[in-house]
Amino acid sequence: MKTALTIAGSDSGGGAGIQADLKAFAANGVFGMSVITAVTAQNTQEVRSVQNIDPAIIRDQIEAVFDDLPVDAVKIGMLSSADIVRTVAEALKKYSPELVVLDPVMVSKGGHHLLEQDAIQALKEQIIPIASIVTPNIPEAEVLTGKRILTQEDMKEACITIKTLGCRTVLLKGGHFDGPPHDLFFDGEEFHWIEGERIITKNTHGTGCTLSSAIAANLAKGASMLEAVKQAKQFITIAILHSLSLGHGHGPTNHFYELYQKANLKNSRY
Ligand SMILES: Nc1ncnc2c1ncn2[C@@H]1O[C@H](COP(=O)(O)OP(=O)(O)OP(=O)(O)O)[C@@H](O)[C@H]1O
Ligand SMILES: Cc1ncc(CO)c(N)n1
Repeated sequence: MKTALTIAGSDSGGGAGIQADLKAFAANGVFGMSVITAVTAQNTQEVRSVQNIDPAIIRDQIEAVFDDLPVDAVKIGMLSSADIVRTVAEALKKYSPELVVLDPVMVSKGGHHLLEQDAIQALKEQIIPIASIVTPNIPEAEVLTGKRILTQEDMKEACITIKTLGCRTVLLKGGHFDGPPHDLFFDGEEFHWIEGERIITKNTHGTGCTLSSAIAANLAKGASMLEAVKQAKQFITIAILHSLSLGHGHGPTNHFYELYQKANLKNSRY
């Protein structure tokens, strides 16, 4: 069985972060492992508090996994502080994983900062260069490039700028634009629009985490980068289409709809 490791924050509400990542790994048929960088007290409405994990414990988690288990792909999510960014970068350099998906998580849907301001430079200098793909949403890409992104032409320029930071490829997610959520993939030479249709729902908590983890799972299973992205886009679209109205805010996406369909299970409460 192929494997994937997520290095990310815990979301007590289960819709984003480590919890979403492990569910997306399972739903996409890979064995999931986790390194927890921070614990958030979070639900579908808000992030109430954040406790960063001691960098020494983060390093130990990474080493414990790599020293023993095979890691076919790595997904990186919430890194929280500059110290954690540096620790993760150093630990990963020791093992040089080939397939690294970086979701440069910065702000939660409710507006809570999940990456401290002084960690952004460290992320650009130390983590982006080891990423096989970086998957920013529009606001994150604006922070990384220092430029507003208002048009599809701006999206192309942002991809080019982010690529110069040293990652292999870029997927700029268009979900934050009005209109259809088309994402833009750039491999350094060609652009590919990964088209979507907007699903009208407020249950979009953890969409970015789920998409990036599905990409990592597909890469672990041997897909090319473009194929991994296209398949993950299909997965997140179905997961949003059948999202769950749990909680009073942005409910979670449904990672298991496809599996239940495939297994043809009757009486599923999904
Ligand atoms: N309402 C929607 N209907 C269809 N696809 C959507 C919708 N919202 C987002 N998407 C798609 O979901 C994926 C995740 O994109 P999004 O821009 O929402 O990520 P994000 O902001 O990083 O998510 P989060 O921070 O909540 O985890 C993208 O492929 C995007 O196009
Ligand atoms: C722990 C965590 N990671 C990422 C996100 C972004 O959706 C979130 N809300 N919480």
